[in-house]
Amino acid sequence: AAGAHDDAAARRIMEEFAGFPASDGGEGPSTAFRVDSEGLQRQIDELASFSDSPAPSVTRVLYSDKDVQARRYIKEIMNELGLAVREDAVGNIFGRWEGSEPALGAVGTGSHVDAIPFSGKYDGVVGVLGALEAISLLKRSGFQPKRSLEVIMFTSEEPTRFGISCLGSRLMAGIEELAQSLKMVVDNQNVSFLDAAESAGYKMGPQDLHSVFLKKDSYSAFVELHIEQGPILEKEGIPVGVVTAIAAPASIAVEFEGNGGHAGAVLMPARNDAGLAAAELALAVEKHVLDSGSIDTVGTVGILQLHPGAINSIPSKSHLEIDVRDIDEKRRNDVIEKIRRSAKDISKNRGVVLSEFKIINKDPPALSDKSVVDAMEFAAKQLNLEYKKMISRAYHDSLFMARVSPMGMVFIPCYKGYSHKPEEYASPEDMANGVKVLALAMAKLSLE
Ligand SMILES: NC(=O)N[C@@H](O)C(=O)O
Ligand SMILES: [Mn+2]
Ligand SMILES: [Mn+2]
Repeated sequence: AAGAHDDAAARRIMEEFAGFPASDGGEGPSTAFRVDSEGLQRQIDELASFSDSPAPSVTRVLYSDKDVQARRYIKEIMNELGLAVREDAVGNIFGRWEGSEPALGAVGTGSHVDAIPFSGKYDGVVGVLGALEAISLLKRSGFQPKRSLEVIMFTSEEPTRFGISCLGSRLMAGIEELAQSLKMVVDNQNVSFLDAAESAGYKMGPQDLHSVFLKKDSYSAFVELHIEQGPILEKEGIPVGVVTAIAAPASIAVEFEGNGGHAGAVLMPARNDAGLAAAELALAVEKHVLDSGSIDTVGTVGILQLHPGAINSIPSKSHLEIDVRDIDEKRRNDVIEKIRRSAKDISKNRGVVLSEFKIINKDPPALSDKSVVDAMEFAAKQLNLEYKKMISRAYHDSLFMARVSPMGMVFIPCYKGYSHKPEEYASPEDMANGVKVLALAMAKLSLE
C-alpha cells in the first residue's frame, strides 16, 4: 500500500529532525506519522454544522452567531492541543506551539472558516483543521520545533459581509487604507463593521485596528494548505500541488440610475432602463475578458441587483459587483479600464447616470518564496508523493501574508474542482497527504 513506506520515510526524517526516535507508544513503527483522518473528518463535519443554510451547503458569514460558534470550536481544539491561544482586535485567532528559540520569527500556517452563502465545507477549513492535525502529528511524532509554529484562523477571507476579501490578513499585512475604510464601512443591513465585531465579542475602538498590523519579521515563513478549487490535480491524478504564484484579484462596484416608471405605461423610446444598462455591462465584462487573448483572464458578475425589483416597474437603479482576475496584473488592469469605458459609454447611450464605479480592491499577484517552495518539494519527495507546481487562480490569505513573510501554499485535489458550492469535496486520503506535506514542510522550516 502507498502509505507504509512513505510513513517510514517521514518517520526517519522526523527522527532526524527530532534528533531522537519518535515515540509511538509501542504500536509498531509507522503509526507515529499517521494522520488521524477519522478525527479530521469528524471535525470538518462538526464545523459544517455551524451553518446558516441546510446541509450539505454551508453558509457562515463574518461575525454571525454561526461564525462565533465556529471560532469557539477552533479555539477549543487549539487548547486541547496545548497551543497558546490569542486573538487580535478583529478576531484573527492564533494558536502557538512555542519553539526552543521563541525570539526567532515563527513558521505560520492557517486559513479561514468563514464560508460564502450556500458553499461547501472544505474551502479554508482544510487549511485550519488540517493545520491543527499537522501540529498534532508533529507532537505525536516527538518533534521539537526550534522556531515556534503558529496556526492562524484568519478573519473574513470571504468578501461576503462587507465586500472586503481577506479582511483579517490585509490588516495583518498593515494595509492602512483598510484600517481607515473599516471605520465607515457598513453591510447591506447598514450594520457597521465595528458594531458587527462587537456583537461577536470583538469590542474595539477605531484606533485599535492598527494593533492588528503584524510586527516586522513575525514569521520566517507562512504555508497555507488549501483545496485546489480547480480540476487539474484530480484530472492528472497528482496528489499534491506546490503553488508558485497567486493570481491578482480585483473587484468593482457599479451603480446605474434611471427614471424607472410603469412597465405598462412607459413606452420603450421614453425609457432609460438601469436594468438593461447593467445587463449590457455584464456582457461587456465577458467580452473584454475574452478579448484579453489569455485564458488566464477571468471576469465574473457575481452580484446584480435591480431596484425596486418589481416585475411591473422599470428598474430605476441597478447595482453590480464585478470580480476580475489574472496572473498578469497589467493585463487585468487593461480589462478594468475597458470595463470602466464601457460603463461610461453605456450610461451615455442609454441616458442613465453612472452613479458609482468604485474599485473596491485591485491587488497585485503574489509569488511564493523559494525557501518555502523548497520545503514543500522536500516534504513531497520524502513522502514519495508526486507533486505539480501550479498557480492559484483563487485568492487566499496567503496573497497578503506574502507581503509580510516568505509564503507558499500546498494544494490538494478536490472533486471535479468544485468549490463555492455544496458539492465541494476532498477525500480523507488527499487531505491526509496534504497534512503530512504541510507537517514536514513546517518541521523543516522550523529548524532553518
Ligand atoms: N480561496 C477562495 O475561495 N478564495 C475566495 O474568496 C476567492 O474568491 O478566490
Ligand atoms: Mn472561498
Ligand atoms: Mn479559501
